[in-house]
Amino acid sequence: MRVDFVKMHGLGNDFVVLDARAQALPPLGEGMASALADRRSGIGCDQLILLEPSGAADFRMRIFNADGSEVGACGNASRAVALLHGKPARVETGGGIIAVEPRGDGASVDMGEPRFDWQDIPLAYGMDTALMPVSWEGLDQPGAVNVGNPHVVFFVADCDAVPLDRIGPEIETDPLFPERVNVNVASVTDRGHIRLRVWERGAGLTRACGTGACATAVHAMRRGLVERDVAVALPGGTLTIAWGEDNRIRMTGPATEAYRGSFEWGDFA
Ligand SMILES: N[C@@H](CCC[C@H](N)C(=O)O)C(=O)O
Repeated sequence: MRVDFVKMHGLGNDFVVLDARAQALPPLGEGMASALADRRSGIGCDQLILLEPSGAADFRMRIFNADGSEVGACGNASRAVALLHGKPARVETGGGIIAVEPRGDGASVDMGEPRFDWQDIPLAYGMDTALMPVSWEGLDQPGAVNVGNPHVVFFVADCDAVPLDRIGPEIETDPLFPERVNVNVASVTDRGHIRLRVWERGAGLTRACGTGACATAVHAMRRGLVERDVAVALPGGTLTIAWGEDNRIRMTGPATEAYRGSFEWGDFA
């Protein structure tokens, strides 16, 4: 059976998007997401995105990391899906309902409210998530926040100098994070600008992480380091993140449709 897909990316964080509303798809088999994500497959991606009908919103977006794990949120894919949908929509995700709005060559997304309670991150035991009394090889006193998925955020003098490929997987799988965690290292340039690199749970180093940008911006705002509206520069480009008086996070930035294709379902199932 041949299946159509759209290859999209948000600032270089790339996705295979399957639309189960437009075509009948068999249930996603164990290992299918990681087989499609594998760069040697001829397709490859950081996340597989599955669009389905929803009883609670305009449609449902399911998100699978390259390692096959299903997760609650993906900021860059939210903008990509907004572009694909072509008009404002409410989207059901594992992390809650978000609101997307295509805008120029990208989209603006209401990502919802951040959660800071240690049980909501989740952490293995209680502590202050604004200034956590923990460290890994010189990276210390991070903050943690859940923006539909779990993030830990470290502020450092120069985020480019952190060996994130080595220390990222160590922190991601630390028992402190029972559901693992996305690892953000950030440098505040001034009150309106942050530089950020992300080791993504289940995907590794990516060119950009939308939820990482939201988590980092909100955490920097919580610590009083930046204004409530900031530009977050990632290796793949820049996102604007605002944390409103209504406690909701709004992310704005580009998204790109790379190409359309099809594959034989049985080759990956
Ligand atoms: N690339 C995404 C985040 C994807 C999910 C994340 N790796 C997780 O496991 O929570 C983004 O742009 O937010």
